[in-house]
Amino acid sequence: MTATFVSPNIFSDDDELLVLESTAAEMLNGAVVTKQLLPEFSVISPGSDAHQAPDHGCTLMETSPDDRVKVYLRVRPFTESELEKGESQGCVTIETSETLMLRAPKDSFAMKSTERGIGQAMHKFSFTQIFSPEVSQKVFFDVVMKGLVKEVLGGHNRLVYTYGVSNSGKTYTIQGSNRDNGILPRSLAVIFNSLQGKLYPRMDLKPTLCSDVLQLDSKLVRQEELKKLSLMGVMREEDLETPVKKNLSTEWRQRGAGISCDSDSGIAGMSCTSQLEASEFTSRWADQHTVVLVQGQHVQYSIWVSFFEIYNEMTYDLLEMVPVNSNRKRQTLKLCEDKNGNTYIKDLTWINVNNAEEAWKILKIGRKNQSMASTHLNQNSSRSHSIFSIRVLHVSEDWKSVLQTSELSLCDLAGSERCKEQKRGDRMKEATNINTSLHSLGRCISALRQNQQIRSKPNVVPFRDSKLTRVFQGFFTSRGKSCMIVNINQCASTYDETLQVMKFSAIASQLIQAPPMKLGLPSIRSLIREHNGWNSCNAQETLEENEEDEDNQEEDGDEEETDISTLDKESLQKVIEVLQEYVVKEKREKLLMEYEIRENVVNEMSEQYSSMEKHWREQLVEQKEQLEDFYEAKMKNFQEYVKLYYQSSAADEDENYSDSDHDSDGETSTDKLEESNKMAELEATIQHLKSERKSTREPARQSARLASVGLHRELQKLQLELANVTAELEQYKVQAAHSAEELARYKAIVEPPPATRRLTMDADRKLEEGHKNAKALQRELQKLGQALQTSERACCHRTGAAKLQGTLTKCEEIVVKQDHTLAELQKLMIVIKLDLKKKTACIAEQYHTVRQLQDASGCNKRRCVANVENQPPPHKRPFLTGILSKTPLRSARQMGDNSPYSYILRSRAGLNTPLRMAASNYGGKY
Ligand SMILES: Nc1ncnc2c1ncn2[C@@H]1O[C@H](COP(=O)(O)OP(=O)(O)OP(=O)(O)O)[C@@H](O)[C@H]1O
Repeated sequence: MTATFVSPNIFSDDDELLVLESTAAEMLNGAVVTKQLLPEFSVISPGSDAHQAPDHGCTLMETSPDDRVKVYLRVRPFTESELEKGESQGCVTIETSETLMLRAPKDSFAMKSTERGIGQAMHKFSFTQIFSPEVSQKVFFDVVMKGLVKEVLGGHNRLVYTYGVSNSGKTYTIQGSNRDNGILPRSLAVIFNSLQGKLYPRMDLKPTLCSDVLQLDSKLVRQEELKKLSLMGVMREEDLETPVKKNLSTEWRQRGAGISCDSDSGIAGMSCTSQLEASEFTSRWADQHTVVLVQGQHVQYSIWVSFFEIYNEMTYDLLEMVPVNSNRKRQTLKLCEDKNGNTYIKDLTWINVNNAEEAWKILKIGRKNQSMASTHLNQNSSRSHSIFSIRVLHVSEDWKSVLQTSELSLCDLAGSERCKEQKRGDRMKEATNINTSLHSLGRCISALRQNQQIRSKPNVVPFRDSKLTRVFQGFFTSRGKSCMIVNINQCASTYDETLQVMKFSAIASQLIQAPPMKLGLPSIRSLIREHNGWNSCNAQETLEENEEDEDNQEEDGDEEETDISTLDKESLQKVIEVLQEYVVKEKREKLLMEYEIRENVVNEMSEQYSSMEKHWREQLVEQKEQLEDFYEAKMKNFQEYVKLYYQSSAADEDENYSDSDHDSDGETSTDKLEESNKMAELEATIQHLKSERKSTREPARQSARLASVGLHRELQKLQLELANVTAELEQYKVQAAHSAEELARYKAIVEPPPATRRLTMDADRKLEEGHKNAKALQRELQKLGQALQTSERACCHRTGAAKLQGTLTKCEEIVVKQDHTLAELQKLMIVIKLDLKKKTACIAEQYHTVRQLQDASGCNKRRCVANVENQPPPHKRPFLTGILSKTPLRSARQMGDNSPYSYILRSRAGLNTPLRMAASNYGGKY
C-alpha cells in the first residue's frame, strides 16, 4: 500500500473514539455523531478529482512499502435481495487496483453532514491491493495468503484479521462457502501439501504458553490422543452442542426456511452442511498448491491447532467439550503472560493434526460452539471475535528438540454495527462489546503509529484495554507481523459504517511492521559489519570480512530465509562476541542516556526549586508589606488618638485658663508650647520613619528585610519615646491640675469683697463697653488705614489731590469722633477710679478703727494675733491693679505701634492734626 495520504496526528484518542464508536455514540445519543472526524483524510471535493492531503509539517518516516502493514480491501458483491431493495447506489467505485472512491448516498448521514457543510461527500482511499467482487477465493488466497503461509513455515509468526461492517464478507473470506474455500482451509491445504513427508509422527511435543514446547510422556500422549478422538467424531455431533449453540440453533430453526446454501457462510452453515458433507471432503482439498520450505531438509514439523473466541470480553475455548445434558457453563479462559511478557491463553486446547481434513473438522466443531446469532444485517452473524491458530513446531532432525515454533493466526473479527439497530438486549450488549474492543484495537494501532512517527516521546500502547488487543499484542510488536483484510459491502444503507471502517483501515495502513526479535543471519551479519565498523583499527580485517559477507550473501541468495542455526561453531562464537560487545555498547548508550535524563531532571528540579524559592520570597515580602501597612495604619490611628487627646486636653485647659490672670496664662502657654513641641517632634520622628521605610521598600528584597529589621528597631524606639512622652504628659497633667488648683486659690484671693461687687460690676460693664468701643475704633482705624492706602495709591497714580484731601478730611472727622468717645471713656474711668479710691480710703479707715479697738482690749495673745493679722496678706495685691492691667485700652496702646492708626500717624508725621493730638493724649495718659 502506498503512503499516499500523510495524515499525522489523526486518530487522536478522541477522534478515534468518535470514528470507531460512532455506533456506540448513537446508542447513547440516539443520533449519529455530527462531526468531521478526519477532515484531512482522503477527501475529494465534489467536482474535483484531486485528493487533498494537507501538509501538517510532519511526514512519515522513510520506509519501504514492504515495511508497512499490509491492508487489503475486499468488496463483496450485492446479493439479489440487496439489489431488489435498491442498495446499489454507486457508493463504491474501484478506481485502480489500489485506490477506491466512496460516494455518500443521498440518505446517508455523511451526505446530510455534507449538506450542512460539515463533512465531505466523496472520499478516496488507497490500499495494498483492492479485490473487486468478482475476484475468486483462490485468487484472493494466492495474493494475500500464500506468502504468509510460506513465512509461517519458515519460522515466523503471522496474524491475519478481517475487519469490516457486519455482513460484509469477513467469515466468507476466512472460511469460505461450501463451494469455495476461504483462506483458512486453503492455508491448511497448502501447509499440509507442503509438509508431505515431513510431518513429525508423534504427539509427544506439545505447544504451551506463548511459544514454548512441552515434552509429553506416554501417559500424557495417550490423554492427548483420547481428547482428539473424542473431539473428532467418536462423540456424536449433537453431544458436542453447547447450550449457547443449542439456543442459537433453535433460534435459527425458528426463523424457518429461506436460507439458501449460497448464503450460508462457510462451514458453519448448519442448515446445509450435512447435505454437502460428503462432496465437501472430496472437493475441498483438491488444490494441491505447495510452498517451498526454506528450512533444512531434515527438519520435521508438528502441527497443532486451537480455536477460541472472545465473546462479550470473555475468552472461551471453542474446542472445549461440554456435554448437552450437563448444566455446566462454558469455562472462561484466562489471559496470562510468560516470563518474556508475551500473552498466552491459559488452558487453551491444542489439538495435534496430521492433515488438512482433521484441522478442518476441528474448525467445524469449534464453529458450532461459536456465538452466532441472526441480526438485522446478517442472518448468521458472528457475535464474537474468533481466532483459529495453527502452530508449527520445527522439530530437529534427531527428534530431540524443537528448533523453533511459528504460528499462523486467523482472526474473524465480529462486525461493527450500529447499536441502535439492535432491538434485543443480548444483541445490543454484544454490539457494544464488539464496538468497544474494536475501539481498543483502533487506539492501539493509532498509538503504535504515533510511536513510530515520534520515537522520542513514545506513548503507552493500550494493549491491556481489551482481550482482543492483548491477544494481538505480540503480532503488533516484535513477535511477528500482522496483515489486515478489510471487507466492505456496497450497500447504501451501511455507507456510514463502511466509511468509518475505511478510515480505520487507513490508519492501520500507516503502521510499520515491528522488526523481528529473532536474530536471523542477515541481522547477525549486519551486526558483525557494524561491530567491525566500531573497531576501525582492524580496517583491513573489516574489509575482508565485509567482502566475505557479501560473497556469502550472494551465495545464500535468499538470505531472509536463512536462520542463525545454520552457522557453524566458530561463526556462532564470533556472533556471541559481537553480541557481547553490542550489549556493552548498548549499555553504555543507555547509561549515557540515563545520565542525560538525570541531568535534565536535576536541571528541571533545580529550576522548579528556584522558581518556588522566588515565589515564596515574593510571598514573604508581600506579607511583610501587608504587615507593615497594617502596623502603619495602627500607628496612624494611635497618632490620631494622641493628637485628639492633646487637642481635647488643650481645649479643657483653655477653658480652665480663660479666666485666669496673666501669670497663669503665661505658664499654661509655656506648657502648651512644650507639649506641641513634643507632638511636633513625635510627628517628625514618625514621618522620618515613614520616609525611611518607603525608601527601603524599593531596593532588593534582601535589603528590604534588613530595612524592616531596622524599622522594627525604630518602631521600638518610637514606642519607648511615646511611653516617655506619655509619662511626661502625665506629669504635665499633674502640673496642670496643680496649676488649676493654684489658679482657683488665686481666684479666691482676687475675688473682690461682696461690698465692692456692685462697683466692680459697674466698672466691668464700663470696661466692656470701652473694650467694644476700642474694637470699633480699631476697625474704623483699619478702614481708615485702608482708605489712606488707597488714597496714597490713588495719589501715586495722580488721580487727583482733591479727592485725597476729601478722604483725609473724612478720616480726620472720624478720628475726632473717636477721640470724643475715648475722652468720655477716660472720664468715666477716672470717675470709677476716684470712686474706688474713696472706697479704699473708707476701708482703710474702718480697718484702723478696728485695730484701735483691738489694741484697747489689751490681750497679749490677741495682740500677737493682731500683729500677725496687721501684716497685709502676702499674695494680696490691690484689686484694681489686676483688673486695670488687663484693660483693653492698655492692649490697644500696646498694639498701637503696628495698628493702621499708628501707621497713619507715622505716614502723616509732622502734621498737627486732631488725630495726632488724640493719639498723643491717648498715649500720654496710659
Ligand atoms: N466475495 C463474496 N462473494 C460472494 N458472496 C459473499 C462474498 N462475501 C460475502 N458473501 C456472502 O455475504 C454474506 C455475509 O457474509 P459473512 O457472513 O461472511 O459476513 P460477515 O462480515 O462475517 O458478517 P458478520 O460480521 O455479521 O459475521 C454471506 O452469505 C456470504 O456468503
